[in-house]
Amino acid sequence: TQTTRPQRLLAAVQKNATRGDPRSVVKAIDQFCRQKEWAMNVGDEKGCILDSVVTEVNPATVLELGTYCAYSTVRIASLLPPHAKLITLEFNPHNAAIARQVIAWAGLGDKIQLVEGASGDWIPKMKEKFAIETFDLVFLDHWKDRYLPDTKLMEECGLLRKGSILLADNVICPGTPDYLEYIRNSPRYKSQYFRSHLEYTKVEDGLEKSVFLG
Ligand SMILES: Cc1ccc(Cc2cc(O)c(O)c(C(=O)NC/C=C/[C@H]3O[C@@H](n4cnc5c(N)ncnc54)[C@H](O)[C@@H]3O)c2)cc1
Ligand SMILES: [Mg+2]
Repeated sequence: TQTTRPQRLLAAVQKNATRGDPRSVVKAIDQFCRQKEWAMNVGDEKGCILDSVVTEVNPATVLELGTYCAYSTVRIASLLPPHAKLITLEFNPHNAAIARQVIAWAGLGDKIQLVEGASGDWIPKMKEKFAIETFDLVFLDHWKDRYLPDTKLMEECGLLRKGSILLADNVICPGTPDYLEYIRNSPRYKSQYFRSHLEYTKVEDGLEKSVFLG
């Protein structure tokens, strides 16, 4: 029977990456996407910008919206200090199953908690279910029309503190116009655009980094 793209991506990780070596998992996925099949991972070019933001923030608590195959999950977690926690939300059971295996191969199971469910349902439960006060860093990479409602939801649920960083993928392609409009005009955020390219292509895309001012 036909395999799915996430299954073929996982097979490439298990074939080409070293168990317990997160950066080799990242490299194997990028190689698969460049040489075999494009997939919607943040990728190596935008990934370097992601790395620099993670290193600068040095977060103790991270929330990722949209795990997909856990490429950015592993990339972020590989840079976290000991005892830091990353919670990632994924509502597609098939993608979640693949992501769990990619995370396991990278050996990052103790830093990453993958929650299978929709961001809109789980953001309001974060504090009680995961003993989270606020998130130091949020990486938005799920359906693009959810960036704005979920950001407002995180504000309402008190999950952001003065200095929390939101980093949003794809603000140009596919694009998140309502989110950009809100975040760039709100007095509660200070935003910065990092110009780059859509993963594995020459098409323009970029990341928007926003600091919550409280
Ligand atoms: C026109 C066009 C099309 C596609 C592209 C290329 C392109 C490039 C990119 O970097 C992209 O991130 C995307 C993109 O669409 N990403 C959406 C990613 C979803 C994953 O997250 C999951 N999910 C979606 N909403 C939720 C939610 N509420 N709660 C929990 N999980 C959610 C899904 O289950 C998927 O696992 C597309 C460029 C241009
Ligand atoms: Mg993306």
